[in-house]
Amino acid sequence: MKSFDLGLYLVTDRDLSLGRPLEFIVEEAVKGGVTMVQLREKACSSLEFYQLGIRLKKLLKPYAVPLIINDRLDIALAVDADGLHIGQSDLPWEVARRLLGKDKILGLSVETMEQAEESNKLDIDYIGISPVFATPTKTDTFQPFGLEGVKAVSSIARHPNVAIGGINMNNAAQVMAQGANGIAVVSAISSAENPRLAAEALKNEVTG
Ligand SMILES: Cc1ncc(COP(=O)(O)OP(=O)(O)O)c(N)n1
Ligand SMILES: Cc1nc(C(=O)O)sc1CCOP(=O)(O)O
Ligand SMILES: [Mg+2]
Repeated sequence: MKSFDLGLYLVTDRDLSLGRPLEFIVEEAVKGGVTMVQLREKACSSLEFYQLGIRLKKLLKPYAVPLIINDRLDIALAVDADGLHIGQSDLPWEVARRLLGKDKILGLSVETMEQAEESNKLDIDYIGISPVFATPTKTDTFQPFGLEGVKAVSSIARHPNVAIGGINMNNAAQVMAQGANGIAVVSAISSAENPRLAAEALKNEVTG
């Protein structure tokens, strides 16, 4: 059976890692308490994406932390990742589910309350509440949900949810207090001077 913990979800971005290797950021983050890792590299050749995926899969295996691939079903299959994250403009979820199989984790971003309601009918494993706050890390987003929106989505969602966008030490506890099952972050860990300490501090906010 697939089991996963959305509590503290690291989404990678090498451009925001202050020149440090991706493996360093990911391993330090996991040592600090990250429970899921998503390989999200937008400016990457297929070969490089595949090679990064293989390396992260090997790195994460001893920690039993799932590796999720962003956008690219082919890469998720090729590296035998634990799952795939898709958005509303990516491959249809039915196609992803059919090709991934039932044992892999499939995450879907929801950008509106209507999409959150619709997601209850879908054979997916979790939803990303997208975005909670505006963030310079990703600017092609819908209007932010805000804390009230997280509360509203959490109250109707059948699937576990993870909140993403602009989350850091100053607001993580408030996001969790709305009923979110976890937080997903890029810069709060990848751009931290000490990614392990940053993950530990965020984990404390998540677990209370
Ligand atoms: C956990 C999580 N939630 C939301 C997203 C955003 O996905 P998407 O809308 O497909 O946008 P891109 O990340 O592909 O730019 C995510 N990646 N992870
Ligand atoms: C990858 C991603 N997806 C988002 C969404 O709203 O769907 S926001 C985002 C980037 C989040 O970065 P940071 O933690 O640095 O704000
Ligand atoms: Mg996407």
